[in-house]
Amino acid sequence: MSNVEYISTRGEAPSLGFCDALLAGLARDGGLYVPREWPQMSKKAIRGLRGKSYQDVAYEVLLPFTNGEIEPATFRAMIDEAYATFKHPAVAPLVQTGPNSFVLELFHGTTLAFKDVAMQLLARLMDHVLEKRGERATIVGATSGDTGGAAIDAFAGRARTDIFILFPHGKVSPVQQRQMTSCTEDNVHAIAVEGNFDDCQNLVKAMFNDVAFRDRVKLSGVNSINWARIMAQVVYYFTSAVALGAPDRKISFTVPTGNFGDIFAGYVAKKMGLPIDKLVIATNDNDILSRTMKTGRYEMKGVMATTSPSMDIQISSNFERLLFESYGRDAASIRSAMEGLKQSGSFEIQPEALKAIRREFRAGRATQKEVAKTIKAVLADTGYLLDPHTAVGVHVAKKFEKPQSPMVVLATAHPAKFPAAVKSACGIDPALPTWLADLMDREERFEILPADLKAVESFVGTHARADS
Ligand SMILES: Cc1ncc(COP(=O)(O)O)c(C=O)c1O
Ligand SMILES: N[C@@H](CCOP(=O)(O)O)C(=O)O
Repeated sequence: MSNVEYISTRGEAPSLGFCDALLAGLARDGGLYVPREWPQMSKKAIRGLRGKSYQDVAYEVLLPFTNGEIEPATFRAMIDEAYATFKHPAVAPLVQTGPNSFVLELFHGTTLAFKDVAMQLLARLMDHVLEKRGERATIVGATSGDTGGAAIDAFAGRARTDIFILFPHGKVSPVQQRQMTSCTEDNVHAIAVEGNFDDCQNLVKAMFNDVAFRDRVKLSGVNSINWARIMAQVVYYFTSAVALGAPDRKISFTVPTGNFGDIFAGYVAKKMGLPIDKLVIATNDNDILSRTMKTGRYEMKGVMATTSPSMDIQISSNFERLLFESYGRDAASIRSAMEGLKQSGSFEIQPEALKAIRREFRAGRATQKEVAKTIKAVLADTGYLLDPHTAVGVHVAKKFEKPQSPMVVLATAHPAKFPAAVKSACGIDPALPTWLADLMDREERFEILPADLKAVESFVGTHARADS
């Protein structure tokens, strides 16, 4: 039986077991939970994944993270149920787009973005733990467009949770907005915040850091600050790498990046023993991460609205988890970096830590023009239609491709979520799949609130049923 406890990146919160970390979301010291030790997969064990289904691989890779707290047969049933919601039998199929270039399609879930992969499992895990404990939870989440829809879909109608999703008013695509605002279940609340994604994420973190409020409403989180989100995203690095010859061949991945959750899951896969060559961070014009890789200074600038809105992010939450690893898990350094960020909007990464990051990661940026050009060129060359976020990845990946080693770009969303950007890039108006065909005719229900903690806490506090 595995023994994986969770510790906070800021070192001042109690370590927790899996179920408590799952419900906690953010640690009480403001840090993020990570396993005390990384479970290991030997070459033999990785080879043993060949030919197995996505569900089989998920079970083998993820079970050790549950710290023996979820009965294995129950965990397996949750995995089977979660991935039965996917419309592709492979769950996350690989598509070849060049001699050694691939895209990993992560958008075959119900809301057409990679967030479904983790969210469907997370909802089942939370439900199970709350049911067992006889408790309820109030879930808050911030979204730049995709997390919100996926979370609402996964938690809608669940008896033990109320869910409140904060999205930036007027800054998500119409499809993304309707996915969040057309849900009719009583436990779902979509909130349009007058601000940007970073404001939404700051409000969520501020609610967690308001201990009295947090305890009163029994707050839980579904953003990638929640360890279980990252955990579930580790699986597709294994399935795709094994399909391409791992562990006997090194594979590189390029990941369209915003909050650094998806690419951090790749780093975790590598820590577990998967032979990943390079992890390439691909950003849009909001390029704080690629600038940081160049200069060693993490420095916020204003957020610019782009054709890949889900990546319009400056405060990249999970970068804290990488910093923690790169500083040799020195929580005091993380506290001081995060204090610098709060006070002055920037911090300097120490040379040794920066060297460690540069050993594992590469980074690049795609402008909106480059995104449009990439969508058009890939369609003309291969007949494959990219969404703008995946196109950021494909553009950046080009600089790092090597003829002898496969490069996998994570395809994080379906093009039909962003029809305006896709049409303007290549003239094609991608259709929504049948189960969403009437989406834009569904009625909307949402609240508009200022980017103000008191206003949001008051709305959440009034509508949450944590005590019932
Ligand atoms: C479509 C899409 N691509 C990429 C990203 C970036 O992923 P991450 O925030 O995990 O870096 C997001 C949102 O975060 C997204 O919704
Ligand atoms: N791009 C995300 C932003 C939130 O990211 P998360 O992975 O931390 O939930 C979105 O679409 O909402």
